[in-house]
Amino acid sequence: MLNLLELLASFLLFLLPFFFLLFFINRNSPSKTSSKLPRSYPLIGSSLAIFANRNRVNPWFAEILRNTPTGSFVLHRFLGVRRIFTANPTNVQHILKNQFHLYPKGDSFRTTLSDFLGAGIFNADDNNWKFQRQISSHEFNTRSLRKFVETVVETELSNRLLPILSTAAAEKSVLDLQDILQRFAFDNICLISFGFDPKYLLPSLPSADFAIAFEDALRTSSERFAALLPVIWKIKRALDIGSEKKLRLAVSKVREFAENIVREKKKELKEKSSLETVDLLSRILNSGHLDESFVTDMVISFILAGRDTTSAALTWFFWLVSGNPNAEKEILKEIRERPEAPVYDEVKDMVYTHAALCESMRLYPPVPSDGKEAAGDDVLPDGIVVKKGERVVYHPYAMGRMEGLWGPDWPEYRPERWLERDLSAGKWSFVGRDSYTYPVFQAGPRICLGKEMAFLQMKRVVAGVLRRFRVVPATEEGFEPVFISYLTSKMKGGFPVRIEERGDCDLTVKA
Ligand code: HEM
Repeated sequence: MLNLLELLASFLLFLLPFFFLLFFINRNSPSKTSSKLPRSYPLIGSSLAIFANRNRVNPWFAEILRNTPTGSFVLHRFLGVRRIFTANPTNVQHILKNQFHLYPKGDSFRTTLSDFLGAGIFNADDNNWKFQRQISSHEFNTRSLRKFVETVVETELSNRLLPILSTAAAEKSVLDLQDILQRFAFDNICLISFGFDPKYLLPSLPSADFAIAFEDALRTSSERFAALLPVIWKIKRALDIGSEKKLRLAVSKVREFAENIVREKKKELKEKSSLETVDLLSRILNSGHLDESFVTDMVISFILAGRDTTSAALTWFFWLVSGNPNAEKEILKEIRERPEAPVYDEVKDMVYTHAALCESMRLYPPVPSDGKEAAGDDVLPDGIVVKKGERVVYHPYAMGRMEGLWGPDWPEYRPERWLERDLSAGKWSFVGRDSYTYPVFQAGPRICLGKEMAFLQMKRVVAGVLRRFRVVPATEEGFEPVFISYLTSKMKGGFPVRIEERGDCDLTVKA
């Protein structure tokens, strides 16, 4: 092992003079103002630019993609590795639908995430993926969705979320709304998918060991993608040092939690008839011939799908709405036209709120970028050549910021861009965009299975919260939150807010 370390150290020392040389060349040469493409050098490619922009990866890619003629570019990484980035809807349709079989997740993606996600749906291709997609899809039929919004979400909202907000309003305390929404979404996804209540959203805000471990596992796993060379994290893993040791410990906590859910469910199934158990986990276990480790992988992927996505979307939604009084007024009008506990159809039909959520996810998508690995040589519709084994990354964050797709007012938060006013009925109607221009939920055969469930949950939460409360950021004047992402996105440092109770007939919003 020591030999291996010495070898790595000598290799890095050998490269050091090149770095210095190229750093000075880079600083002293005139910048290429005509193009924002990162400079690329032999051997190290654009590693200097990648390093310089490591804390603002998404805005950086968005700037580059906005300035390319076709909305795509090739990023040259260390030792000649090419990665293709695209914000071009025709390319997105090509990789996600037309050439679906040529663009799987791929071996290197699966290896990178396998310690954390195992063979769960987010890390699966081919028959393994098909099986999981098919068995999971029952969870999203109308009957399950109705039950989800009218019982699971309703109960968590009325019994947990609203009382916590009410106490914060009475005590004038500051809450981290991002943390609260993550707890809410976590309880929700466990209840609907596994019939298990982890009780994370309690007034005491119990210390969430599992959530911390999940967060660590997610961050360290996704940081593997940023390694100069995969061999670096593989060596650290073999030596069980640094971030890899942290990952191993976090993953073992996450797995222990997920395994407990599976064992409890198995016990429950032995005691009850299968008719009484309708959640996803029961269905998987009842399908037989599945080993515990694989079921645990599925549980972890579902927690990832359900916990971090809707909570991220709602965090940015409440931030944007708090600064857009007109949007808030329209949402309130829509809420007040419905009963206090709206049923499935009434939630589904909240058109303006739906548009307001789409608009916030355009600017702050919960999954800001996603990639596929070419299984063979190909040429993208815009002419970029792709070699077998190269990754093609489509970038919803950048796509939401392309003038060519959304017009010159793309920086503005404007739900109306998703709506048409039906003048005769005096109502809004929703005008969607195709899923290749707006691949926030991905598109094609692997489009998000939980899209409708997510909208129902988010709209019901918005209705419940904004009907009674104003959400006021507890931040300094001029504060701009920072968008960060580890596979899924977050507001850096959380979202501190004060909660203010509205009067019964109070439709006013803070300018
Ligand atoms: C705002 C909320 C959500 C967004 C933006 C979102 C987005 C996405 C995206 C981008 C993918 C593709 C990921 C990939 O393959 O790399 C995906 C897949 C998936 N999502 Fe969602 N998601 C959301 C909520 C949910 C919820 C609440 C569930 C419920 C469990 C869910 C279940 C799934 C599943 C099972 C897949 C895998 C589909 C497949 O690979 O065939 N999602 N989602």
